[in-house]
Amino acid sequence: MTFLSPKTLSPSPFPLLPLKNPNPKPPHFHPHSPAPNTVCQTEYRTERGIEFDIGESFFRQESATARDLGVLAASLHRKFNGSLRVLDAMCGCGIRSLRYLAEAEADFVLANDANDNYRRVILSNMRRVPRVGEEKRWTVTHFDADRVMTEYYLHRDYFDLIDVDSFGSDSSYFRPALNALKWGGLLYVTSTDGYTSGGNRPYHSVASYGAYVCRVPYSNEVGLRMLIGGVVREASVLGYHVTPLFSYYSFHGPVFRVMLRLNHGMLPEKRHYGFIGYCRRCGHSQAFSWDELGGIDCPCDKSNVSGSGSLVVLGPLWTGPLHTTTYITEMLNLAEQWGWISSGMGLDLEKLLKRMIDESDPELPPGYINLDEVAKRAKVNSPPMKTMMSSIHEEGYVASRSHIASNAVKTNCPMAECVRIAKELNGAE
Ligand SMILES: C[S@@+](CC[C@H](N)C(=O)[O-])C[C@H]1O[C@@H](n2cnc3c(N)ncnc32)[C@H](O)[C@@H]1O
Repeated sequence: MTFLSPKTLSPSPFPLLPLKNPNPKPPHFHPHSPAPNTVCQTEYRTERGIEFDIGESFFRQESATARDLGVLAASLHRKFNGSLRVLDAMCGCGIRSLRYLAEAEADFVLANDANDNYRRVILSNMRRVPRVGEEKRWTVTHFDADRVMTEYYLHRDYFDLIDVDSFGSDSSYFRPALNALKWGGLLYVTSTDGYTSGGNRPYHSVASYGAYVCRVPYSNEVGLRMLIGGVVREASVLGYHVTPLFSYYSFHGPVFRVMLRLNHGMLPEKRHYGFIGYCRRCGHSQAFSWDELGGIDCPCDKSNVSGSGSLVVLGPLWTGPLHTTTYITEMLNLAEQWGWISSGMGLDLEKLLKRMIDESDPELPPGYINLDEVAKRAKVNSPPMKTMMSSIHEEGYVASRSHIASNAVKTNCPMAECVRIAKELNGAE
């Protein structure tokens, strides 16, 4: 018997029953959200030349780069797939919805925020989008995101892009979002729970993402890998897999964001969902597959007199490339075409995308090596980034900068070799 996925069936002809209680679970509002029935103020902002009102909604100027990345990816999706139906599941003032319509030329955007105090401000922003013909290209709703995604899924009415920009962890929305997405569609998810993603609360990371993570020198990259891994796990439950198009860590917050493409069928590269080991004693770091899990040793264990192992194992999480090189390259081309390069928050958009392209080299293992850690282990001054990178290249290894940590190198050169190189460079000075 052939299994028919709901995604292969045409939209359901049966209307769903209206729910008596629109928000059975209280949504997670920010503590600074306006109290019910508050008269909201008007406060105008401009992003990429688009004026909008934030009223008293939750709005972070620092997320502008994340919105730029989302719009670029969305616009490419429309170009390659011919359609762009977007669910902005937690839209705040609606700036993303507005930008998906105005810049990515979405065919349709559903702007949803559970807080109906934001209605005036969202509507006033959405009305700025010029109408194309008679068709209305957007709708504003105020339901729990979970309910919106579930209802569309039950109607077999799917989105090309679902943007879930929640507070804390998004993990409870992964399943309904994957259900409501077309095959080939994009899922943009966020974690602002830097404390857990940074490895400070292993019990929380297990609860949210099914992964054990603790603090390691490259914890912020681990946070991104755990977020991807969480979606990989949920997708595999449904018989799907996801591919990261880009992964973005922003120290403002901090915020972890990944854009993933949903594909039909199980993960083709099983080795990309596994474990990372880090040795606190020698700084060695390595990815491990499930088959190796039973007998993981650090190379330094062999020379360790006390015999006490110091390798910590994190996972399961995503150990494959953080970005899809071709997609990021197209995003960079589009950003150049739109004149968007060289004006973002923090790292400018051009630098950021170029760094992402460099760090998407499939030969690069997970993690990065911080030059201060190298210096500490070598007992020398921190080597200059440029010199260290060219020495690593000269030794035949791959190396790139990391978009996450300014003083770190992503490389397949082991820590012991980096320490040797740093000592030699120090002697040569
Ligand atoms: C981080 S803000 C969104 C910011 C917005 N995406 C932007 O770029 O400016 C999160 C929003 O989610 C809304 N929210 C919280 N829980 C929700 C839920 N369960 N369903 C829908 N919206 C929710 C909040 O009211 C808040 O506006």
